[in-house]
Amino acid sequence: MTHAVTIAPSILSGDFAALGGECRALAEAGADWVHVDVMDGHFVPNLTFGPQMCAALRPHIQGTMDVHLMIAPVDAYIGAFAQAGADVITAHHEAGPHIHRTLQAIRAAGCKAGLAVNPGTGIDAVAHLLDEVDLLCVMTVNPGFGGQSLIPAMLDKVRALRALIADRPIRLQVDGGVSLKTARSLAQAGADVMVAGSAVFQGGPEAYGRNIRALREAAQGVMA
Ligand SMILES: O=C(CO)[C@H](O)[C@H](O)COP(=O)(O)O
Repeated sequence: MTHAVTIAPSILSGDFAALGGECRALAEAGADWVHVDVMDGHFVPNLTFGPQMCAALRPHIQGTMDVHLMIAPVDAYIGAFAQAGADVITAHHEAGPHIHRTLQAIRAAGCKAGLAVNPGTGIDAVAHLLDEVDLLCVMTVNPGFGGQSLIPAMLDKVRALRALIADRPIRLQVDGGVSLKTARSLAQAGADVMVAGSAVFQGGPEAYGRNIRALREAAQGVMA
C-alpha cells in the first residue's frame, strides 16, 4: 500500500541570493513543506544556514518548515531553531551523544521530533527510539550535498522501517536522489515525505509547479 505523499523541496538547490522569493514561489507551485538543510562543516563537509536564516525565511514559508540539522553537537541549538519557527526539527542518530535526550528536547521545545539515519546506519539504531519520534528521515545519499544519486540499497531500508513503524503515527521521509525515476519505488517501499532539491528546482521558478506535480504523480504511479 502506498501513502499520500508530501513533497518537501530542499532549498539547498534554490537561489541563495533570493531564498525568501524561492519559498514564496514553492508555496505557489504547490509544495507541501519547505525543507531547510542546516550544515555545520563538521558533521558534514558543507556549510549552509543557521537559525537566523530560518527566522528570516519563516514569514515566506507557507505551512511546515522542516529543519534538518546536519550538525554536531545538536542540543545547544534546538531552542534557537524552535524560536526561529521550525515545525519539525530533525537530528541525526550519528550526531550523538544522547539522541534519546535530543529527541525529547525537540518535543519539549514545541516541535515535531525527526530522527535521521545515514546510509551506513542500520534500522536497529531507531528501534528503541520510536516513542520519541514523529518523523524518520532515511538519508538515501550520504549527507552534505544535493544532486547525488540515490543509493539503491536504501530502498530495502525504507521498506524495513515502514514495517517497523507499523501503525504508529510516524512520517517516513526520504532525502537525497528523489527524482521522477526513483519516486515511485520509494513510495512503494513506504516513504510518505519526499525531500527533493534538484528535481524541484531544475528549470527555474517557472518550472517548480510542473516539477512538483510530476514528482507527486510519479510517486503515486500516475502515468505521464
Ligand atoms: O540533505 C540533503 C543533502 O545532505 C539534501 O536535502 C538532498 O541531497 C536533496 O538534494 P537532491 O534532491 O538534489 O538529492
